[in-house]
Amino acid sequence: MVRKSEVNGEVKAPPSKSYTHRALFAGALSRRARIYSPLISDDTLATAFSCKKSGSIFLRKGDAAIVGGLRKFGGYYNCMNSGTTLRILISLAAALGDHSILDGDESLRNRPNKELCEAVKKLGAEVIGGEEFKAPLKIRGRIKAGEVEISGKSSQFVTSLLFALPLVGDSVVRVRDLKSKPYVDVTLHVLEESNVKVEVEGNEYHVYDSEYKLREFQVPPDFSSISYLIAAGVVGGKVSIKNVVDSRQGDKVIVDLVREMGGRVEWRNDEIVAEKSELEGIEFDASNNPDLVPTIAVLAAVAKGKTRIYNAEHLRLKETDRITTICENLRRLGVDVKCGEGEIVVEGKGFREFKGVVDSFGDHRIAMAFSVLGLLGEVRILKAECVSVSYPKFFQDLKKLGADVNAG
Ligand SMILES: O=C(O)C1=C[C@@H](OP(=O)(O)O)[C@@H](O)[C@H](O)C1
Ligand SMILES: C=C(OP(=O)(O)O)C(=O)O
Repeated sequence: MVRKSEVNGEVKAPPSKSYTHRALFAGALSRRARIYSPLISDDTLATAFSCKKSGSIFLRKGDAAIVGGLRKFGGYYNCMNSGTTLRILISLAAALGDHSILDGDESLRNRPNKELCEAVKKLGAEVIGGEEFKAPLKIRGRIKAGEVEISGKSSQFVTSLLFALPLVGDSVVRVRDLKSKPYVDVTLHVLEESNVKVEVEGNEYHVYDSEYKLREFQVPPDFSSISYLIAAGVVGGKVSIKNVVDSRQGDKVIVDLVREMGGRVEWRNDEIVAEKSELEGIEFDASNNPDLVPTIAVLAAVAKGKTRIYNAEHLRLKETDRITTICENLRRLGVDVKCGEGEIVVEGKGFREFKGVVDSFGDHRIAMAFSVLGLLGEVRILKAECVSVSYPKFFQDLKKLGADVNAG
């Protein structure tokens, strides 16, 4: 439960989930790598345990994780709630594997992997799964180098192939309609650091036979997580986020988006400061930044006027169908909202009290985004513990800033 309160103070930016997954996989595929400031959360532990199960070491040394020496995939993998872990494993298990079963929790078992599994089959492995290749998936045999075309309805399909193909030989991946493109840029960044050669020509990715040689990697902060802290600042007082280093994450655009809404946000050197401001509605194209949608949707409820979030079809394929869960929860708090297939339109009425019970449906981003509205009234969040998926210290940090946060 988050109750009416003012936030004021500073917190350290939490580490990036997307970079941590990639650095752990790339490090595990290398001889021995030291990953500095990895995010330790449910999702990234799913990746770490998958690597460990496949023969990689996984040691903690101070603020670093040491990984390396992964030999071969095989047996049962529980990817828990993590789409990134499952998707990257699909191609890796088919490149270095022998009879793997990839599974996850109820939410992950509901997320389709069709286009990726079909590409992996085309490259020579056998994949058996549920309708639309939902988990559990059985993977047998191995992929060979080759050329494939794939839909980019999830960028994780592309990331998966880019991670695995260098292990089997020179290949080409042709991508149609790529959504969430900045996440592929994050993948390319980590592959670059790992001595893996990929050349990009338009929508074609030329992958070269390479050996993973990651030695060290400093995980940068997570701009999707930072978005909730910025939102708390503009809604509830003044928040300073420390240790903000730049990286290739698309979600850093949150600073510009909140400014466009009229929010006072400054990013100077390694600090972002967000201060309470009157907000107004905007038009937001969600193609590249799906994970910012819950944040923008709750800010839209506090803003004056209409906010239209569009090109958001891919939000239906996340931990929950986020178009539905965002709309349902905004309505529970009395917000005027309309939802289309890939669109959310919010009619904001400016600062007011938001009171009610919100169901996160176990989706971390829904829990974190809606907590922010509690600062203006009283919002009880069901299954709020799911924040452990990407930002385990979220409620601790909110409390540290002065928010009235209680269990229950
Ligand atoms: O590769 C990644 O780290 C991610 C890619 C995005 O998913 P899609 O590419 O499926 O949109 C994003 O929503 C997810 O939180 C993390
Ligand atoms: C969709 C997300 O992650 P994943 O796909 O890894 O489950 C997310 O963190 O919002």
